[in-house]
Amino acid sequence: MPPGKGRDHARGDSPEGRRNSKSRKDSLSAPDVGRIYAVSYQFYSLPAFRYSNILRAIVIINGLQSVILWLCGGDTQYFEQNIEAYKFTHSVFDIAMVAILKTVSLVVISAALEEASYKMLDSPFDRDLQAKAFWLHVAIKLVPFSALVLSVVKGALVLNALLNDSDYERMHAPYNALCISFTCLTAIELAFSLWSGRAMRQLQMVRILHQFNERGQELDKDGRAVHKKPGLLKLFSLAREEAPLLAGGLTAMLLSSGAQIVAPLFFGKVVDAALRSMSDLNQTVLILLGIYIGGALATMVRAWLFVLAGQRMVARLRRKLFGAVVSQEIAFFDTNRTGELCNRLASDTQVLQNAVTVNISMLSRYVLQIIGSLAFMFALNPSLTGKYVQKKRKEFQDRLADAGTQAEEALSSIRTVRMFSGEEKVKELYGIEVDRSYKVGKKLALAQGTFDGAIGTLAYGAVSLVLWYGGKLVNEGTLSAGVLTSFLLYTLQVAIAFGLISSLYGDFMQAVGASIRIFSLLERMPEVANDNGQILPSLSGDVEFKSVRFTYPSRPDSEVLKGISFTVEPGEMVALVGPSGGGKSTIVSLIERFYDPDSGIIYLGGHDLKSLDPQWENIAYGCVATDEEVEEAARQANAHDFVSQFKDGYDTLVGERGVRLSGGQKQRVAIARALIMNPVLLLLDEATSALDAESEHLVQEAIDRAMKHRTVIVIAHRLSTVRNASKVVVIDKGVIAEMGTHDELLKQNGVYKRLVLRQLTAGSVEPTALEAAHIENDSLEMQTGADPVTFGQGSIQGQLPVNGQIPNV
Ligand SMILES: Nc1ncnc2c1ncn2[C@@H]1O[C@H](COP(=O)(O)OP(=O)(O)OP(=O)(O)O)[C@@H](O)[C@H]1O
Repeated sequence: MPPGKGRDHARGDSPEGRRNSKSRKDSLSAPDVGRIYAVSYQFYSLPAFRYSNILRAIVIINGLQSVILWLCGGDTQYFEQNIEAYKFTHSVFDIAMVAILKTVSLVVISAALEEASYKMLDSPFDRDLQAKAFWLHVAIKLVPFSALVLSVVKGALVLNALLNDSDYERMHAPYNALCISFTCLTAIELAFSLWSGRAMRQLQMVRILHQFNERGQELDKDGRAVHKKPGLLKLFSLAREEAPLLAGGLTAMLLSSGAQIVAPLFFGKVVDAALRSMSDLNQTVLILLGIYIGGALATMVRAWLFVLAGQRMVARLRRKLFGAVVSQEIAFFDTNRTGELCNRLASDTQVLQNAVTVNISMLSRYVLQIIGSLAFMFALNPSLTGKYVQKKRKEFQDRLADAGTQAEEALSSIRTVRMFSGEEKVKELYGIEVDRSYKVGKKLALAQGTFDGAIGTLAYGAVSLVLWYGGKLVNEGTLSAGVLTSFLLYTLQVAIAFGLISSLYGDFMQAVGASIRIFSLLERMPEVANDNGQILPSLSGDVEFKSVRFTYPSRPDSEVLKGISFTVEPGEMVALVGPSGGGKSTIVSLIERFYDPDSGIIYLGGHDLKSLDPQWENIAYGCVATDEEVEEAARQANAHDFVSQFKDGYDTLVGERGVRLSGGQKQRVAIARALIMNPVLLLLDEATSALDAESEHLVQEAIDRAMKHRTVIVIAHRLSTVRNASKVVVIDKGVIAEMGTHDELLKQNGVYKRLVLRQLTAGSVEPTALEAAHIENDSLEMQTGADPVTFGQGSIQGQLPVNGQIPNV
């Protein structure tokens, strides 16, 4: 075997190459198929269908067949006859031995030749290699040639003896067959070996290039990640950890199937015994009862172990799958619907559970029942009908999943639905999906019925045929009634098992479908890896954006950030303001590393954000805090008073997304969470709308406290906040339109001034002298209302400190 040549030139079919190839294959990911990646490393492998493998296959077949024919041809004394009383024209012992030798030597020589030729592709002028290759080429021709000479000489002598020697005792027929087949196959091998020179030169052309990106995904020639469909084998690999349980289950199944197989035999015996005597009958029935009880016990153990294995596997798979889903980058959730993901967790895993456990059990049981069955049963080919049913079944499942997704989405946003009186609309949408699945379901029902009916007709047709023929034999006296009964039961059993196996095939195919979806999730590598990267001993809160450009992967046509650069010094409070849709929240999302920028760099504490460990950056939201710490944070956030008024105090269930709290309360709880995590850098998305003056005051006070002694980046909507900011960055249409302090920016006649004027007209804040002057100057502009921008939109959608991620309450 040619050895691999390092990472960028390793051979796929060398042991190392294979291992490499396998571990890399594991990380393929379906959703990345369209993206183009740079090749990080590559290696070559050779196709399975190639010269050396064909030659090896022929010699191995010849070797095996020679030995089998030799053993079959002799009588009980063939060893003595062939070895002790060896005669060149009577025994084939010598040919069988040569066949074995030839097989071993040609397999070894062809491998060595391939290795030498492969090395010569890289070092064509290596003399030693050339000499080695020469002698290997000679050997690969010499071996079949010598074997052919032997068999031709033997054949000629045998023929001569047959024609001219009247005393010649003929060889067994298998011996003759051995001589002839050995001669023919060896001649083919010789012809093949004559072609070895050319075949070896072609190695370069037939080798297959495997290239991988730095994330270990295999790429096609265009640099796109390839996605290979998982097969049944991969499906079963999911149940690897349950192997001991499955082995126990299979053993129990062997016992129960054994009982099922011998039972019909005793049925027949019961009939015969009943015709003989009562004591015979009692004895036979007792044995039959014993068989049934033993079988039932084994069935119990079998069912228990298989179901247990299935439950264990599906529990593990769900945990793993959920882990894989939650570690995906945020962009993944922009394009994958929650309902669909939940469906995969719930139903796809269930399908897999059945396939790899219960279905294996059933399959093996039926296969065992079928072994030794009637050949004509297999002549029937139900696969065509089976495939149709299978297709419809998959379609049905998909439609059902769509309906599930629809329902999930409507129910999870039921408040919005109610607010806009959208009940009729969602009912209609759900109805459409259900109708679709029903349509497929109708077709499935008909197909399944037809399929089952056809199988039943065939099965009972076969039974009738056996019954008629058996009855005829009984009538003629050549068969006992008992044997006929046993035979009939066997036929029935086989026919039923056969029918069930074809339906199992459908289940397996459905499982393969489910596993494609599951594996694509399990193996998907998040774009933003979340488990590696630098962990800094401490973090200073400075942030720098350097020419950052960004486009949401789910909306590739519109660039959201178009070269953003600004700095935030430690301890500074920077306010991001600007018209709605300008890109403020996107900037915060990038700092949170929900996404990575397309170009440009974001520095956090002087380090490229991409080089830091995201899990360290965003401490898990299940942060542990003592009751005292929680209470203190709540006091700081002005939340303690209202929380203590609840019946259950701090144990109150706030409901999904905090729906049982008022807007102002939600904001204060979120601030309390931020305080508990005590972040160095605090990211705030301020909200002003829909709060009364008292709430507004409490929230503002809480925010002011939260901002103290830390670096803060705030998406500001309140004038009081921007006034206090060390720096105001105005983001408009993805670029920084203006940057400076509140007063500096007011003096410019730009976007910011218009924003401030709009805010001040809302009347919630007293203007300063400078602002009042601007109102005077711009009163006309205000009255025309020509400016479409707003300053006070949005709600507190999660105050997310970089090192303390807070979920929405
Ligand atoms: N997850 C997303 N996927 C695709 N596009 C998005 C996503 N989030 C935001 N956008 C788009 O990016 C642009 C900038 O949005 P962003 O939320 O950053 O603006 P903003 O300045 O924070 O606005 P607002 O003040 O209204 O919150 C908008 O056009 C928006 O539609």
